[in-house]
Amino acid sequence: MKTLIDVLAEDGACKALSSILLTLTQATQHLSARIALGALGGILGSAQKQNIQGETQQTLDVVANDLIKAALQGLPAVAALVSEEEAGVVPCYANGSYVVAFDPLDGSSNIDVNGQIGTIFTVYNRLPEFDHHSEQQFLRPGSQQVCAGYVLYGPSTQLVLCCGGPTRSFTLLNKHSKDAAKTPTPLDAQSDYVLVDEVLTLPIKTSEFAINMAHQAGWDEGVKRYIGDVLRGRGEPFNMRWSGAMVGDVHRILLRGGIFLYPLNHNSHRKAKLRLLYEAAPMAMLIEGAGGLAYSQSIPILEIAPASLHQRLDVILGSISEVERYLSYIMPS
Ligand SMILES: O=P(O)(O)OC[C@H]1O[C@](O)(COP(=O)(O)O)[C@@H](O)[C@@H]1O
Ligand SMILES: [Mg+2]
Ligand SMILES: [Mg+2]
Repeated sequence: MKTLIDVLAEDGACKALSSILLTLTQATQHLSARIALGALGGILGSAQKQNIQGETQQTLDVVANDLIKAALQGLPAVAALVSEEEAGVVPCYANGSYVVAFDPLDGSSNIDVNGQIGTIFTVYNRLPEFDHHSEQQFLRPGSQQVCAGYVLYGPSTQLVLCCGGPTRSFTLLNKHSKDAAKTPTPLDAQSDYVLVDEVLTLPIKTSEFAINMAHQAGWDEGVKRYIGDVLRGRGEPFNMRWSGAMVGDVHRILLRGGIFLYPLNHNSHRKAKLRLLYEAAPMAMLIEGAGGLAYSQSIPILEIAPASLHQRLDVILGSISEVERYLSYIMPS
């Protein structure tokens, strides 16, 4: 049985990067224990305040952000961090060699209904030519990510990670699950992420698509034509799946193949929903590490540098053949 620490040692990950990944994932172990308690863990309901993006924060958005932020702020390896729930860059250690961005709690609308939720993160080398807490540390294309990952808090808690090689998956083994439920407050040193898939490979055959159909009136014509053809069957049965959490939908696509779409919605004031820095770019690295493709319009997501920390964009990701087919519908001929 190989744990995350063994895998990082085998990879030859440096001490600084290992300290970040182990600390971050330990924070998610703590969160997992707390989430498992549901209403008994004091994590449900609204926090009665808004984040910088004008979204009402759930209690768990705030709890998860505070926990991960405090864990990373204590690490000399971290120069600065950015979170969905923070307005700007949070400065950490001036000599830190990495910067970290994260979505502490993805799928906020699923929290109170016991649905799929997760944490998404990405790590970049700190750029020596800028201040350690400069926005420039984060306004870089996803191709420069050192590693990216997510934790999915489902019936089991899973970590999916790519450090430049293949995308790998781990399952959380809680050696004291009963005790953790009773005393979830201290970080549980007895839990470990255990390697399950050494190399995750996206299945080529596709029979599922994920999209929020409620927005179709606001889609571009190409998107409407593509979905129309899928719904008519194309000679093979398709299933639609939408969990309301990007982690859940991307996880399913990594395991079963298919296509995930969050197109522009011209009827919405913000047009795009997903954020480039801490949602789309890490997911693109994981999908491409598993042999898939990730685009926004006709541009590979990993080539796009955000213009601002919380920039949103449309997202297309999944099995190569289906992403290419979709692109042929939306590209001007
Ligand atoms: O409300 P919709 O259209 O179902 O949007 C769901 C999308 O919004 C998100 O929940 C946004 O993430 P947050 O919960 O971190 O804000 C994605 O995870 C998901 O893909
Ligand atoms: Mg999110
Ligand atoms: Mg979030």
